[in-house]
Amino acid sequence: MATGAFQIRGLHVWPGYLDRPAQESLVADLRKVAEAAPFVTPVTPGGRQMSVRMTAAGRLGWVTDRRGYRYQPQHPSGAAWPPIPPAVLAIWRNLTGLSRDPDCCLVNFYDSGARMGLHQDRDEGDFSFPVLSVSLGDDALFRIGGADRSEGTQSFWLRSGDVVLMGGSARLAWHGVDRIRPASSTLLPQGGRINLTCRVVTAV
Ligand SMILES: O=C(O)CCC(=O)C(=O)O
Ligand SMILES: [Fe+2]
Repeated sequence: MATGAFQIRGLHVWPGYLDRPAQESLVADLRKVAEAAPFVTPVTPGGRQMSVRMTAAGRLGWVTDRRGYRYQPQHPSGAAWPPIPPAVLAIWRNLTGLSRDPDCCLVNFYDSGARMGLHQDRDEGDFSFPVLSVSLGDDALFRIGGADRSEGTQSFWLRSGDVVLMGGSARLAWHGVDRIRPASSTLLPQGGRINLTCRVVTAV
């Protein structure tokens, strides 16, 4: 494990895995992703607007609307998703050791009031692959529980450049983001937080 890496509830956390230049370079990559596939405000199947804005890169992107949660090969505009930036694939390969690349890099943008309720990531077809998460910009209070919703939860702060791997027993752990600490980072000129999650969606 790299210096400073720790585990919490089966989650592997690498604080400050990306230095500032690497974070800036990733933000530039993500601006290009967002030009090709603009952020949308997702709507849950129940008709509620999410506070997070989303886009994606890769073969498949995760979307939600009145028709349900799903992965699909196109942005809601009908255009194909842009490719996953090579720098993101490099993090995935280094930390997972897998030769299989992710199908989806979901990009979440949190403004100062955004949050994400407790959920499991379970729209993928194969839970033997981990989910890798990268934090950029403002700090986020991340909450993690167990695979069973009744288990207690714990929270800790994720900062810009931190990388988390949810695999093994933590792959189906309940998790969410309670809140953002506004203006805690200078990475994004307009403030806010970007979170990337890389997922293998299909078994083959
Ligand atoms: O923003 C985060 O740190 C977590 C995002 C998340 O859980 C998700 O996109 O499924
Ligand atoms: Fe999640």
